[in-house]
Amino acid sequence: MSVIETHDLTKTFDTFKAVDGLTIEVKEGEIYGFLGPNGSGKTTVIKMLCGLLIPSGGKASVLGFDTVKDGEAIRQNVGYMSQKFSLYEDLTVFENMHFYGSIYGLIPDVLEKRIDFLLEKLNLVLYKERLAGNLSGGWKQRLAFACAIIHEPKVLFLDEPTAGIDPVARRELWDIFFEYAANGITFFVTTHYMDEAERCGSLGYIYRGKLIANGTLLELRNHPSVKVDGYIRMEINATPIAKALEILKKCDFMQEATIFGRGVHVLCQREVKKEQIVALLEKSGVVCEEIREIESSLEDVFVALTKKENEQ
Ligand SMILES: Nc1ncnc2c1ncn2[C@@H]1O[C@H](COP(=O)(O)OP(=O)(O)OP(=O)(O)O)[C@@H](O)[C@H]1O
Repeated sequence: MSVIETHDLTKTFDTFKAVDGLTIEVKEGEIYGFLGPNGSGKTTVIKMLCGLLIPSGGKASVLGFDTVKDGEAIRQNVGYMSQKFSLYEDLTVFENMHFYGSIYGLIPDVLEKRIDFLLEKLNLVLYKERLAGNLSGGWKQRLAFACAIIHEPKVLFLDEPTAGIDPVARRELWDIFFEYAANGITFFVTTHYMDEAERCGSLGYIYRGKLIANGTLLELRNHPSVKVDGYIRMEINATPIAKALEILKKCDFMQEATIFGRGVHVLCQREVKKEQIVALLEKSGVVCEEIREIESSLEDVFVALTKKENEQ
């Protein structure tokens, strides 16, 4: 069942098109990763889906509710954790949760039970009386998540929920998302972290307001702009790496070259022999340790898609 549907959704600010004809569908219990560079329109889409911003064109529905006509029903049934989620720093963890629960009109009995449940579930019990302002980044995000789900929404919109927190805290938060998704909660998440994006069931990539790719990770890897006919993606481990990059970038048979970890990722003409590459590098004093064919990383996917779009 589709939980989120948009058709030709558009938002214009004066003459600037921030979102341009977006058509997507997100299924129940799915974690949909919505990706794109800064300013590409992600937050604007989320605000329209939460009924907080009126579209300039097209339409959208969440849980069958029209985002314009049924704004109140949407707000009762969705949770939204915005980039600048407003926790009250001078209120305790408990008081923040209590405040957000009250906004949703939860009766005291129900609210107390929900708070106890979430404190336990999100391991926040120890911090119950701590001021939100004194929590570390990871715990603040946990609290923000608790506040976003206090009314038990069926759909969650999370706008960069893990920005600026450490890898362990990020992973823990994602484990919690997976647990909720397994229970049928649908997630619409934006992130700039590629490892997080790879965990999503499906992905959309928006660039300058336009959706330029949509599908599973595998489908994106097989996108014609990424898997280019006649080319293969390779990792070349060589020393010194900066010199290797300089040479490979200038090379006629490479379409792309970029440093990735300890190697250079390249998109190279299929017929080129590994020995040719080794010889080319060695001629300039670069020692080649290993050359192997690789799958495109998600970063490769987005670099390729962005480049293609810019060319057009
Ligand atoms: N209220 C507004 N008035 C005018 N322009 C706006 C308004 N809100 C957003 N924009 C513009 O619309 C574009 C998309 O903004 P949006 O915040 O949706 O991008 P984003 O993809 O969420 O970016 P980021 O990754 O940095 O959060 C930007 O160029 C932004 O400046």
